[in-house]
Amino acid sequence: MDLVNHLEDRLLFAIPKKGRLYNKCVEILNGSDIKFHRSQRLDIALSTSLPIALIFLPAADIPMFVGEGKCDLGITGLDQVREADIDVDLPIDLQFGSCKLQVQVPANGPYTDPKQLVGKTIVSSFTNLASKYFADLEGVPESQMTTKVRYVGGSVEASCALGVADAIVDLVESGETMRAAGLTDIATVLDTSAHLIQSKNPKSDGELIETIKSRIEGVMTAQRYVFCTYNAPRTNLQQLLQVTPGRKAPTIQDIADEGWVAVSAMIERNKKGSIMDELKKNGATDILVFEISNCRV
Ligand SMILES: Nc1ncnc2c1ncn2[C@@H]1O[C@H](COP(=O)(O)OP(=O)(O)OP(=O)(O)O)[C@@H](O)[C@H]1O
Ligand SMILES: O=P(O)(O)OC[C@H]1O[C@H](OP(=O)(O)OP(=O)(O)O)[C@H](O)[C@@H]1O
Repeated sequence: MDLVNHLEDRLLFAIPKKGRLYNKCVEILNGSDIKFHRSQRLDIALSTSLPIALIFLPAADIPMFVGEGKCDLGITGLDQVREADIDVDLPIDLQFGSCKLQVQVPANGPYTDPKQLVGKTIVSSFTNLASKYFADLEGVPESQMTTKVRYVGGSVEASCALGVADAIVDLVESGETMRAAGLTDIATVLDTSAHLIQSKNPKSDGELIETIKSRIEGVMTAQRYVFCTYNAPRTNLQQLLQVTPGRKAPTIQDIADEGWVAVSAMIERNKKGSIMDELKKNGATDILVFEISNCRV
């Protein structure tokens, strides 16, 4: 009870309690300097660095808690927000937990187009999204659709082989699970990834919410970019600057050699190999790339 008494005056931030999104969420909280200690079996942790209480909840329940304003902020998959059909703001796409909600059918079966499934039985953990999808396909309200949508809580991919479904609607990331179950996709219902979600009527101080968002954006930028420096001969400077234009503009500094300058700029992490190749080709020397541990841009 003591812990609960400390929740007043704190921003409640809902985090998936386990599962695929958990580790990345903890990485983002650490990167944002939202320090906390989560005791075993406890689903509430008070931050020691900001007036925040982290509430660890099932990913599927987070849209409801944020939508009803019980928590001001949360992290969960867009799929969970759409399935819950709850009106929340989606201020940051966190770009992890990316996968697709797809219509999957037996690879050696008769179905190649979702329209062929009208009137058949679909099994899914996402019954609301699946029902909406098939009602749209039939062009009728859900109450009048002939396609049957049944719920199972997990191992959805087994439903066709077990004879309970003609097709399934389930999340696909690498595609390995569906391949192993002899299934293939014929349509995508939704592309999803983890999002920061925000209540439409937050109770907390707007400044604290903005601080958290800005810190999370800083972590995302730090993950996306690395910091590159090199020495550039003045003769080739213009070509080199085109290779490293920076986020806003590159920094150029004189060095103790008149024919050269030092250049530094943020570059995209996933392009760093080709950027370094290009710099070298254009005469740059002493090319160094550093991790950015955090930033505000
Ligand atoms: N391959 C994947 N399969 C399922 N969900 C994924 C996948 N990749 C990313 N996700 C995202 O992770 C969210 C939560 O999935 P997960 O299955 O881990 O949650 P959970 O059901 O609460 O955990 P658990 O299955 O351990 O009980 C999904 O709603 C989706 O947004
Ligand atoms: O495309 P893949 O990378 O193979 O991932 C997709 C699988 O992962 C999820 O299941 P999960 O492992 O969460 O177990 P579940 O069946 O109990 O939901 C999802 O429901 C698929 O079965």
